[in-house]
Amino acid sequence: MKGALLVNLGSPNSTSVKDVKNYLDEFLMDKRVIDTPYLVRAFVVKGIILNTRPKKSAEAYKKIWWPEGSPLIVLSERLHKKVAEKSDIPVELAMRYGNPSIKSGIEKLVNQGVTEIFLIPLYPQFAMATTETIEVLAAKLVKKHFPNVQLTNLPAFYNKEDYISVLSNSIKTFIEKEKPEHLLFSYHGVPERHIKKSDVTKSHCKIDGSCCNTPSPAHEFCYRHQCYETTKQVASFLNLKEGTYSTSFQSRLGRDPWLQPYTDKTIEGFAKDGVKNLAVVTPAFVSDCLETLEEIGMEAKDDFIENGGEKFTTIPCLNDNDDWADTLTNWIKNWSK
Ligand SMILES: C=CC1=C(C)c2cc3[nH]c(cc4nc(cc5[nH]c(cc1n2)c(C)c5CCC(=O)O)C(CCC(=O)O)=C4C)c(C)c3C=C
Ligand SMILES: [Fe+2]
Ligand SMILES: [Fe+2]
Repeated sequence: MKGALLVNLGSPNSTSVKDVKNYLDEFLMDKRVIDTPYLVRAFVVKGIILNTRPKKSAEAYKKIWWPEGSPLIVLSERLHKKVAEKSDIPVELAMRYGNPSIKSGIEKLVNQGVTEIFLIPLYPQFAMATTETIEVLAAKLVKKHFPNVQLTNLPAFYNKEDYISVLSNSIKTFIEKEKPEHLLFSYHGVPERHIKKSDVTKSHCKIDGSCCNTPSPAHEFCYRHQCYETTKQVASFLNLKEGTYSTSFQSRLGRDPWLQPYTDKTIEGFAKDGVKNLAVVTPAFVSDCLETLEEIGMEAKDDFIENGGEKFTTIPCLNDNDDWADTLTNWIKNWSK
């Protein structure tokens, strides 16, 4: 029997400093997130980051937490409910970090008689820290605990026609209403090093102005290319004029270079250059979360206004949008028939 597993990033169990610390420990000790040798990672994460960051992060989580729990989890659950109701096969939900775990998701499917699982990482663009870490952990868990289960992975869907159409239509509603002068596509950043590590050709990704526009087999696993491609396809779908939209990367951690341009500097620059009405969309996330609700919806908005901007619209993620739930359901149906 076939089944599907939707997997998102995850959140702390609560906004307590202890729960945030446990969550960050699991997240940042993942070698596909902080990709240094184990001892260096343990020193940096357990010796430095976990001593200071959990308190600050817990405060940030408190600002966006809902009575029902973490927005990312609640929104993922709402999406899961819709997809499960529309699908002909069992569909479960799991998180890469925290709860519900991937192991518990597979277990729920196996207990319903499932032996073939369609693994759906809820990330449009491939990165070591997104799609790959989910695929690797799921494969490891299956090998160890569920040897009779077969896994099929849904690849990154950054350029799939139906996804682009759903994303574009959801953006359209907001730009028609708010009429921004500029639409910024802000993606979660990754260290530049990650892009080079994922380059299967070992020589294509130079992270210069042109590599991501030059066709290459490297692009199947190039997060930067895939982000720019999502922007390009949405812009084309919506007929956006050159110069009225751009791409940037948010949420960096540490001192190494991350993908640029940085969102915070870009937004401040727009305000200083006289842009009064800005909209920001965050297509690396399918569910609103700390990075969209707090970093963009609060911090970036405040920065924009303080520097002379007047109107700032944070366009919501797809969340439990009906067309998005239908799209996921179709992917599951096509795989299982
Ligand atoms: C596209 C998705 C994501 C990528 C790529 C990614 C990479 C990445 N993230 C960190 C460090 C942190 N990220 C944090 C929160 C967070 N990250 C993502 C998604 C991606 N991260 C989401 C959806 C969230 C929000 C989770 C939520 O509960 O709402 C945090 C925790 C918050 C904080 O302290 O600021 C950290 C830390 C690294 C190092 C990294 C490297 C590739
Ligand atoms: Fe992150
Ligand atoms: Fe590239």
